[in-house]
Amino acid sequence: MRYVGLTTIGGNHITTIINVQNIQKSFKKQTVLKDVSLSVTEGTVYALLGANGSGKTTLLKIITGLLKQDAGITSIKNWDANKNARAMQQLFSYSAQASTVDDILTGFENLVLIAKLRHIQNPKQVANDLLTEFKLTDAANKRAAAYSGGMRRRLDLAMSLVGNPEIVFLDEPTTGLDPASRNDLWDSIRKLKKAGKTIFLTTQYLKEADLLADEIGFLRDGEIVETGTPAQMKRLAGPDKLQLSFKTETEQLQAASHLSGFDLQTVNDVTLTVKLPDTVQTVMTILTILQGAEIKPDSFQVTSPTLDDVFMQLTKGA
Ligand SMILES: Nc1ncnc2c1ncn2[C@@H]1O[C@H](COP(=O)(O)OP(=O)(O)OP(=O)(O)O)[C@@H](O)[C@H]1O
Repeated sequence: MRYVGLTTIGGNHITTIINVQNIQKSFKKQTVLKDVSLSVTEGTVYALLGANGSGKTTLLKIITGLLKQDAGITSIKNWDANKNARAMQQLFSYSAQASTVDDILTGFENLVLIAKLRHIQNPKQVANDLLTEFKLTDAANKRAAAYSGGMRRRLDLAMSLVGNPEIVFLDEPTTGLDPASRNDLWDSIRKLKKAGKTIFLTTQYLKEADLLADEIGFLRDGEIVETGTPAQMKRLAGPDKLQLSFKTETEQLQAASHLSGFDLQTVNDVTLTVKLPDTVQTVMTILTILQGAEIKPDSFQVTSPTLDDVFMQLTKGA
C-alpha cells in the first residue's frame, strides 16, 4: 500500500491520507473554488466549515471523484481520483446531504440491499450489527418512511459503513436535525473515530466542528482562509459571553459597578454582556458577586461564538 506524506514524530507514524492541492472549480462564469489546498491525517476528524453556498459539497465531490476539477490535484492514499477511481472508491464511503435511504424498505432491508449490492458476505448479519450499533434495532422492521429525521440520518450513516470503509465523508451530517438527534449522531461519529476511521465532514456549525474535529478548515470565497484546531478557531471567534438582563436601569448600573473588573458591554438600559475567558468559572464568580451585592438578574444566558462571529473576525483581518 502506498502512502502520501509519511512522517515520524516521536516514534509514531503520521500519515496524510487525503491530499488536496490547488483545486479550482467554476460552474460557467461562477468561480466556486479558487485555490483550495488541505491535507488530512489518517485516523483524525477534519471539519470543513463554511456558510451556505461556500463550495463545501463541490469540494467533497471533487475529492471523492464525483466531480472533475478544472485544475489541481486530489488524492486519497496516493490514488488520484481521476486516474484510479475504482481503487480509490474501495477506501471510503460518502454520505451525501440527500439521503440514500429507500422509504419503501425497512431499515433492515435498506442495509441488506446495500450489503448485497457491495457483494458483502453475510448481509443479514452485517445489517443486524449496524442496526445495533446505530440504536435502530427496535425500528429495524419499520419502513424508513416512518423514521424521524434523526433515525433516517443514522440509518444513512449505517448504510455508508457497509463494507467497513477506512475513510468516511459526511456532507452536513446534522443539518436539519433536532438537538437530541444531533447529539446521537455526534456520538456515532465519535465512535467511528475511536474505531480508527478517518472522517472528513462538512458543516455550517462551529459547535459541531468544535466538538468533533481535530482540525478545522474554514472555506470562504473559494479559499481555505483559516486552518487550525478547534481551540485555535475559537480563539479567533472570541470567548463565550454572559448576557445579564435586569428589571431596572438602576439595578443594571449597580451590577456594572460591582462587575467593573470584567470585560463588560452595555447592550441597552437593562442589559449587559460580559466576556467569559473561562465560561463556567467566570459565570459562577459573576453570579456569586451579584448575590453578595443582593442584585438578582431578571434573566441570564450564555452565548457561544457563532459562525457569524468567525466570519466577522476573518473579515476584520482581511
Ligand atoms: N452542478 C452545478 N452547476 C452549477 N452551479 C453549481 C453546481 N453545483 C454547485 N453549484 C454552485 O456552486 C456554489 C457552491 O455550492 P455547494 O453546494 O458546493 O456549496 P455548499 O457550501 O455545499 O452549500 P450548502 O451548505 O448550501 O450545501 C453554489 O453557488 C451553487 O449554486
